[in-house]
Amino acid sequence: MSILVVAATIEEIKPSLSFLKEKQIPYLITGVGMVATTYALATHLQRHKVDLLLHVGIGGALDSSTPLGEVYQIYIDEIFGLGAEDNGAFLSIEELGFGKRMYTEKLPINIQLPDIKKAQGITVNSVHGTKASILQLHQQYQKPLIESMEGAATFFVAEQENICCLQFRSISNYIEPRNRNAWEIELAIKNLNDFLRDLLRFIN
Ligand SMILES: O=C(O)c1cccc(C(=O)CC[C@H]2O[C@@H](n3cnc4c(=O)[nH]cnc43)[C@H](O)[C@@H]2O)c1
Repeated sequence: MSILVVAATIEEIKPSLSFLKEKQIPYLITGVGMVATTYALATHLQRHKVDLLLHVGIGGALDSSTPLGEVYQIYIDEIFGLGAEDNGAFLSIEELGFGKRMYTEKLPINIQLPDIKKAQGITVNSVHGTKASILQLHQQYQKPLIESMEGAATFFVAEQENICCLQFRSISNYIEPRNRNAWEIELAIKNLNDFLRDLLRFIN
């Protein structure tokens, strides 16, 4: 099975680069955000056959009781805010009849995955950072909820191309009014990469 490891930034998979090279597992750095991710994946998949996209990255958790650094499997991800504002209400892209916001993982058959915690994802263009917008998230979503800037785009491309896709995120921060000093990026990246290498040893 040909696997492609996908991350937004090289920093997020740096601890695994020598392992990936040694095992000859290809990786793709897409850049941050849904547009960059979609373009990078689409052009890569035109030139290379891939059976499984393994998307890894850090993300923000809505639930502040979730320990920073914990790794989650994102099983469903939403293109957050895709729709139209309508005089104080929100009309989703589904209600407008132009498509859908929700995309899911596609599990490879015949592979037993490690039993880790699962979470729903939202994918944003703009990281939530005001009390009002975060309160809305608490009112609208079940927890655990993890925010990223790429996840739904990778699920979208995988669905378009009909290939398997898994997404794993470790929690670098809480979704809260911007407080960069509280982010645990180093811990999140270490745990993410320990998990990634174990997973690849297991399935490759
Ligand atoms: O400094 C900032 O405010 C900042 C905002 C967003 C992302 C970053 C990054 O370091 C980019 C890497 C990657 O991080 C993901 N990420 C991490 N936490 C969150 C979040 O709370 N909400 C959305 N995305 C998040 C994202 O997928 C980026 O690709 C720095």
